[in-house]
Amino acid sequence: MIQASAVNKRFEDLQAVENLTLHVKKGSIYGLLGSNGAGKTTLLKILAGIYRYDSGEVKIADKPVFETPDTKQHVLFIPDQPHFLHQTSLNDMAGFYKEVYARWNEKRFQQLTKHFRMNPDKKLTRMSKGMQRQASFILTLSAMPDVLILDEPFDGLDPVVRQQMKNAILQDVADRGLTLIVSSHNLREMEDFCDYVGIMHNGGLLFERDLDELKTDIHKLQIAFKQLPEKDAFLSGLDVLHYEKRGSVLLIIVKGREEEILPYVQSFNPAIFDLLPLTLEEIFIYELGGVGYEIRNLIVE
Ligand SMILES: Nc1ncnc2c1ncn2[C@@H]1O[C@H](COP(=O)(O)OP(=O)(O)OP(=O)(O)O)[C@@H](O)[C@H]1O
Repeated sequence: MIQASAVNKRFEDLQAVENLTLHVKKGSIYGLLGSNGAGKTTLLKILAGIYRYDSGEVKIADKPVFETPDTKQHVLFIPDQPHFLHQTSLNDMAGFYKEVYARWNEKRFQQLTKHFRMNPDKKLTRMSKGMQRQASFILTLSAMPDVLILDEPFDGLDPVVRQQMKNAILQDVADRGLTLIVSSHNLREMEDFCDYVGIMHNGGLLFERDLDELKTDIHKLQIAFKQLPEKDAFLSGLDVLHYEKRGSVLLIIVKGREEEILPYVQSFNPAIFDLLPLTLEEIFIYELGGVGYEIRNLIVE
């Protein structure tokens, strides 16, 4: 659905996005993580057709995003700080959106306004930041986009509203195959919400993975033996990312399928054996080695 290939974008002497390639499948939720200044907002604005890029190619539904004005009807972007026309209410803005977006869905607008308990006649500039964010979200979802690009959408929202927003998005993903790309600093939040995550660092994409695959492919083993087997012989049958001995317990991070790892370890007759899931944070650290440690502090709240 979204295909960016070897994209570059420079601001004077700063390379904000460097040779970046990314693919987002239709109907999926892609979380873009990275530290301050990594280039997330710049990339999102390129994908939304707001910034012209210097080189490379960006296509949405096989059409170049910048040169095709029609894609603006279907690809909507919510910035981290939404802005509205001067002195307008939610209802005024809805009137404006209705004129601009051919697929405007009045019923959805009414439903969402009620669901989020928004006063549609109140001036938007008199609303709190969180309420302005909700207003922008209601307007955007009611325009029925095919692709929604959100820049740190959940920052500063209370937990109830956060969840309501996520539910509304998930409903559109399930019902009509909405494709979502969302930036965040919060790895834990993205872990539960996204299908894919990509980590940006210095303008490039450091790491991009399917979360389900990632979680089924990497495991933490806690094992204790009455009689410790010879270390090399035991580990030779496993794809080990990390090995540690804590007292009599072995802590081993391995790659591979559970159905292959289980019988292998059982064949050494362990006294205690647990196969545990890893958090996304742990996976990054073990998979990315030094870089994982470097980015951990930056992206986990
Ligand atoms: N309009 C601009 N003109 C010049 N430099 C810019 C502009 N926009 C962004 N930059 C620079 O490009 C780099 C990437 O910025 P960007 O806003 O894309 O990062 P980010 O990952 O979204 O950061 P944050 O998490 O802090 O929002 C930064 O060094 C920033 O200073």
